[in-house]
Amino acid sequence: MEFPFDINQLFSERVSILDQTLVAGRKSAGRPDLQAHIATVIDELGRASAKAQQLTAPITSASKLQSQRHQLYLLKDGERNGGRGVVVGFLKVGYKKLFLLDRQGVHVEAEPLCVLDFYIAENLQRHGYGLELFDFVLQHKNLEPVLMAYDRPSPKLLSFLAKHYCLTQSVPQVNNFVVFEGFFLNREAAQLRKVPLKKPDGEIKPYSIMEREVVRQEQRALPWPFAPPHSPQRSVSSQCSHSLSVGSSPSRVPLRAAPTSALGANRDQSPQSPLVERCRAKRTSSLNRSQLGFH
Ligand SMILES: CC(=O)SCCNC(=O)CCNC(=O)[C@H](O)C(C)(C)COP(=O)(O)OP(=O)(O)OC[C@H]1O[C@@H](n2cnc3c(N)ncnc32)[C@H](O)[C@@H]1OP(=O)(O)O
Repeated sequence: MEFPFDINQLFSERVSILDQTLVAGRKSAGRPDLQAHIATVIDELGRASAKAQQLTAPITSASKLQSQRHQLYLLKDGERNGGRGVVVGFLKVGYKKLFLLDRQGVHVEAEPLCVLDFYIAENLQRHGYGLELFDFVLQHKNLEPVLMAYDRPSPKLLSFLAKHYCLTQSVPQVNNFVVFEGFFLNREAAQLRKVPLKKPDGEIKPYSIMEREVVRQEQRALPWPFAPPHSPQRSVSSQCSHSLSVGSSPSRVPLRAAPTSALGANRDQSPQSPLVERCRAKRTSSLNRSQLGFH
């Protein structure tokens, strides 16, 4: 993704970590001109990601990032575009309080790190950049992918997780978040708490409000004439009102269940299992292959 300004001047590192401050390193601190460019980049990435996921509105933008406690990891390739650099993609994460169901269908309260938005520029997909970025985040957060929750993962993300991390067996939920087998094994890392039994059922939210749901609610809240009769907002909210009861977002193509057993994952699979090691070996060779084939 190219911009009419020098990406290398904005982002000195290959991966920059952006938060509420919209500052990327020392260069942009106290420089409103550079921060305006950073906002442009984030807005553009958010729009492209929404388009790729068939969302009706971006869930990532500079203003949203400023108002939420999320972190956006931005990957650049500094060599391209005549040395001015290109933005390759981003991964946005944040902690969310969720009510999840474990394998036994017991409500569990958790506050895991969630993958909220993930995008690699169209022409650069399937070249290993997504893996590079995801691995960077895992290392930075010192976390295994099985301990994260995924906010309505797209089919491409499900395929990505299956291929690189052997995450194939999801535990059914009634909200839009997907967690995989193994998530409930490490209570501390996933910040799990059993919801107290004495709590009346009514107090347990059937699903957790998440980004994609909020976008939809904002859209539905718009009175006429702000949401004209044939606007995407209107058609989406009417098309998908039936899905409210399960908390699924209308904004994206229907969620497919995570593929099961494709890689033979089993209930006892842990992040350190031989299966994951096989995945890692496989993914290393795949990365090398894609790096070799990409210039
Ligand atoms: C919670 C959320 O954020 S859901 C939203 C996820 N984002 C999107 O769907 C936006 C569009 N997709 C993308 O931006 C990218 O494809 C990403 C971020 C999902 C993956 O990044 P990439 O750089 O393409 O991944 P990387 O090259 O490291 O790995 C490739 C693997 O990802 C998966 N993948 C990537 N593109 C596709 C695709 N078009 N179709 C199916 N699977 C795909 C496959 O498993 C692929 O392996 P394969 O080529 O052997 O089939």
